[in-house]
Amino acid sequence: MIEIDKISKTYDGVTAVDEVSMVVDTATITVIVGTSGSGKTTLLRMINRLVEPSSGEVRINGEATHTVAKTSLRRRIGYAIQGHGLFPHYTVARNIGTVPTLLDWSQEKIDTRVDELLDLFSMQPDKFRDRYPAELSGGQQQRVGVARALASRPDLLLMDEPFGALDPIIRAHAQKDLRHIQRTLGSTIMLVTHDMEEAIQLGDRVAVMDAGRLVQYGTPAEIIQQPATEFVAKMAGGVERPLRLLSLYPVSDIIEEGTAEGEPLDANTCLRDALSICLWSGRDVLPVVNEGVPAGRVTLAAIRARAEGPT
Ligand SMILES: Nc1ncnc2c1ncn2[C@@H]1O[C@H](COP(=O)(O)OP(=O)(O)OP(=O)(O)O)[C@@H](O)[C@H]1O
Repeated sequence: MIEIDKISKTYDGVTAVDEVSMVVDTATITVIVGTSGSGKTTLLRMINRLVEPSSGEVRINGEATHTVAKTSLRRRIGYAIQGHGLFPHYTVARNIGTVPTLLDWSQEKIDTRVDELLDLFSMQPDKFRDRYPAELSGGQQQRVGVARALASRPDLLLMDEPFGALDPIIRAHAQKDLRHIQRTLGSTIMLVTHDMEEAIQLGDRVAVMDAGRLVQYGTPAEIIQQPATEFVAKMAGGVERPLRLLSLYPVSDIIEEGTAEGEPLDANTCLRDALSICLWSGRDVLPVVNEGVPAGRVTLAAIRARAEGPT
């Protein structure tokens, strides 16, 4: 568990982060979202003490970070940034093994870990282990950057706009990858983005920053349905909020018994896509399959009911 306790940062009398408190549960993804200059990066960097707080403290599993030497703190906390920051003259394997090497792991243990991570990121170890970053695509470089940050199984992984440089298709793929890997490894991740869509898709919880202050901290559904301020409502998508809400839930949540005509939908499809298919095909009921087996049907009325805000 990460406890951020009334943490502030002031630069020459200007407050960049203003008494932010939040608790992050182990094995979850927390996304910090806000406009440019709202203090997201400063907040993230105070967690691994790349930036020293002016006041307040951070505790990781009960231990205050200011009582731990910075070097050992940074080895325990992974850090991944936009543009990956790989060492260009190191192979993929050496890049991923950077922190384990600093931690004096045996070469055998490092090699096993490198291959395990490459496998997890769908990059065949034999093919990629000995390549240099320049011999990889942007998406592959980004995956190696995240693999490097995860290599020593850190208590916490901090990510600052990790997908900012990727095109929309690769970006969606990278987000899905991260979610899968986080679930598989049980990692605790705090990620900064200015993109609310990314925050809603990735976050178990979303922290919205405005002018240095934490204005709301809640689940994606809470942020969309009960925005604490006008600013949060605007960030949450304004008139697009019903569609964002629908993107959070799978069809399997509202399956009914029965059948319907036409091409079936997979039960894992999100309700936003289901709505889109209803509109596009002019149908108001769709058959649903689960792993290819008929599982019932979903109606436009049921999708609509899920998209309604609080009355
Ligand atoms: N080293 C510094 N010296 C002085 N002011 C700083 C410093 N670092 C950040 N700031 C100021 O603190 C405020 C918050 O900056 P920060 O980088 O945390 O915002 P951000 O939300 O991450 O923005 P962006 O999305 O643009 O990266 C800004 O007003 C910025 O100008």
